[in-house]
Amino acid sequence: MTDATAAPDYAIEVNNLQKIYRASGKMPEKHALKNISLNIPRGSIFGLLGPNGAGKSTFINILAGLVNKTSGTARIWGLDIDQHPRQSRAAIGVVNQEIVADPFFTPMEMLELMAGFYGVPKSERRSLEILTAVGLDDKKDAYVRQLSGGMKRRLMVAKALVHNPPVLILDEPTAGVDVELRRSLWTYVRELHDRGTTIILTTHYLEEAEELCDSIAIVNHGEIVACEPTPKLLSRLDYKTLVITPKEALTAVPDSLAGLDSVIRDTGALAITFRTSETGIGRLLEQVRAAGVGIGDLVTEAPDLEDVFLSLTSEPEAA
Ligand SMILES: Nc1ncnc2c1ncn2[C@@H]1O[C@H](COP(=O)(O)OP(=O)(O)OP(=O)(O)O)[C@@H](O)[C@H]1O
Repeated sequence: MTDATAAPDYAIEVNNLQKIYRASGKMPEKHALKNISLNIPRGSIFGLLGPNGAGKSTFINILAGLVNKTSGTARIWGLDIDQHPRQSRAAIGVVNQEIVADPFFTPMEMLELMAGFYGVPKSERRSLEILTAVGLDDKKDAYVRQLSGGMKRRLMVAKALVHNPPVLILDEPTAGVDVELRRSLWTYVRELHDRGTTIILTTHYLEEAEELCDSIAIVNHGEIVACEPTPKLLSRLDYKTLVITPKEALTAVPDSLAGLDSVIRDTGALAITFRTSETGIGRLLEQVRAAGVGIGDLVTEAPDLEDVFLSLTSEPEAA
């Protein structure tokens, strides 16, 4: 499966993918995915971000074979999911939000069972290696019900890896997981990536996506509103804020600075927001000094992914 000669350029290719959930009971019809087209390059760590209900899980569940698409096409590792349902699914490992584990099995038994399900020959199984990698080797013979929530989540990652898939999809794998465990999970995900696995993840932790992902797609109301390399996405917001702590407290923004986008913050700092493509910090500082403001300290604040995210997802859904 990971044979480099057969490796496609794109781990995932999706064209005009649509999902309409039919009305049922009191729930009206829901157009959850609207003509999504997306190519995820082999070897990337790709982030899928979006607010609650944007359609991320629907997208992933279609790839995983858990939800039927309404129309459009999807290929996993070059294999069309309609034409090659089994093979295409064998090319991905999916870690879902839910924890699905039989409480009376041990982690070791669960991985062996999964490996059997995927038809991995005994000689090629790596159950202990995988459990060690996710830090569960010392729990390999414990009952799953004896594991903590974080350990169970790591077990879900381990389960998705038994068939050595070239593409690993992680749907909110760190939701509700403590900081230390999140770090160790991501270290392992990075290692997998270094060894050639394509990683696709959804997360609500924007700083996590910013740090990990080389490209990010933002989904909103079932549509892709941005899909770019992470640095390019971050550079979309062409502004910075210069925050000056004045030597002497200011009661108001000096008149000569009134034309700038400036405010006095509760902390007493003078904050001036400027377009980086139009204004240099040097010129701003000259203006501040000329206004008679003594500069005690200064920092600049750059927008982060959260700002980009909010600016792209704050529109209400079109009727
Ligand atoms: N089985 C279903 N039947 C009807 N509507 C559904 C079903 N599953 C999801 N939806 C609706 O489709 C939309 C997209 O849901 P989805 O779970 O894909 O969003 P999401 O981006 O994964 O959200 P979250 O971040 O909260 O997990 C939502 O409005 C949801 O209510």
